[in-house]
Amino acid sequence: MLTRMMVRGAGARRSVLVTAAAQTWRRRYGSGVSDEVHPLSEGNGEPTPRRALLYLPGHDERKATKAAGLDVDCVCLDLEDAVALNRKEGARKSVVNLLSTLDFGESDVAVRINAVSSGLAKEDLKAILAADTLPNTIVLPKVDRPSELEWFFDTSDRLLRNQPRDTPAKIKLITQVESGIGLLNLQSVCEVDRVDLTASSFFQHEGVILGGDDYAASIGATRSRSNVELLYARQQVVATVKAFGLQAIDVVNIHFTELDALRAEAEEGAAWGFDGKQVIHPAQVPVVQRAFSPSEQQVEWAVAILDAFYDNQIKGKGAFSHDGQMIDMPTVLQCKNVFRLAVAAKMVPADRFDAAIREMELAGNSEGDGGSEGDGVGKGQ
Ligand SMILES: CC(=O)SCCNC(=O)CCNC(=O)[C@H](O)C(C)(C)COP(=O)(O)OP(=O)(O)OC[C@H]1O[C@@H](n2cnc3c(N)ncnc32)[C@H](O)[C@@H]1OP(=O)(O)O
Ligand SMILES: CC(=O)C(=O)O
Ligand SMILES: [Mg+2]
Repeated sequence: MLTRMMVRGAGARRSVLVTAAAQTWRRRYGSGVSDEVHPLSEGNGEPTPRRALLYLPGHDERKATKAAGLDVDCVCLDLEDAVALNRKEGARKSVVNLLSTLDFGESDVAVRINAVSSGLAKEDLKAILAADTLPNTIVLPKVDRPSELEWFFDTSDRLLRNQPRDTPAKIKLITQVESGIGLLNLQSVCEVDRVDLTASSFFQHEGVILGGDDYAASIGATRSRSNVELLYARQQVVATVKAFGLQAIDVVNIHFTELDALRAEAEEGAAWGFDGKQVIHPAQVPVVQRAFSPSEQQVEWAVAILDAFYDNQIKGKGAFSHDGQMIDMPTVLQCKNVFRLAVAAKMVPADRFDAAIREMELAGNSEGDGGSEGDGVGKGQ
């Protein structure tokens, strides 16, 4: 059953849907768990759209201010490779300050910490998880083995539980695969999400980024314009990650003035099944977000089917005929994927189906049959 509640995020108060799973989790941790979460961190299994994930050095306030004014799905404040070793402490302080002082609007706000193997990750987590405003998402780079992810869950959950203030419902976690050994172990890393660990964690593993530049270095390749040296890794990553229902984010293109090549690369990634792409410059954002957005025709198709679906649910029909096609839940779920992307692309309003969902829930409740609970229909819209 979905419950509406008020939460705070990035300076704005608004209402979000919180799932039964989140409520169970909240009961488990009792009064130490507050409703203070960013609206994007619903913990309901619906991935946050990240068509473009824009990195910037965590100590660069000018770039952070610029990023806050952009229409970008995800802003990632970097503590890792964009920050020199002798600037790590300053960057942590700067990121903590930026999280509370800048309004990133609708963007998912992520922080990339340093790798577990670097020995710097614990200091990063201590600083970031003690911040007054927490990020929606943490990016954990260079995950080579499942034990690193287990270390992350143990350490960050302990740090959050020991905070004097209330802690949030769920923070999203994106891992990066960036080496040959990481690629070999990717399945085991994704499986960490399937064990009890994450059910009781403050974190939800939501996606995997292919760090193509580090991966190339790790296998002794040199990056080329054609990306041929990444062909195997890109296809392997998207297939494995999707097998676990996680979000797959494609490689960065460091030639930030070459926007035609970027467009072709992003369209290729989208066609292969990636959900988004890492970017490093504001000029790359609209090109990449366009490539990972649905077409007008796809959106029209999805909206028409969802309209028909809610009508038919009210009439008690799970399968129905529409334009000569049989429609039931698998097609509806595909339409919901398109709808979410269309919302992210501002092609349709996010509340487009709210009234229909309410009507469907009322119709379900009046029959006393549990309404939409458990069918995933009312989620994420
Ligand atoms: C392989 C990896 O690990 S990738 C992740 C780590 N790397 C990074 O985070 C690097 C992110 N990108 C950058 O730092 C920069 O884009 C650079 C260094 C590549 C180029 O920076 P600049 O020389 O400043 O670029 P340029 O002059 O074209 O910038 C134009 C404007 O965009 C801003 N800008 C540039 N990059 C970014 C960014 N990533 N985020 C937000 N704003 C940015 C600049 O501040 C500038 O704004 P201004 O006109 O208000 O001063
Ligand atoms: C983006 C990144 O971390 C890499 O390509 O290595
Ligand atoms: Mg890297």
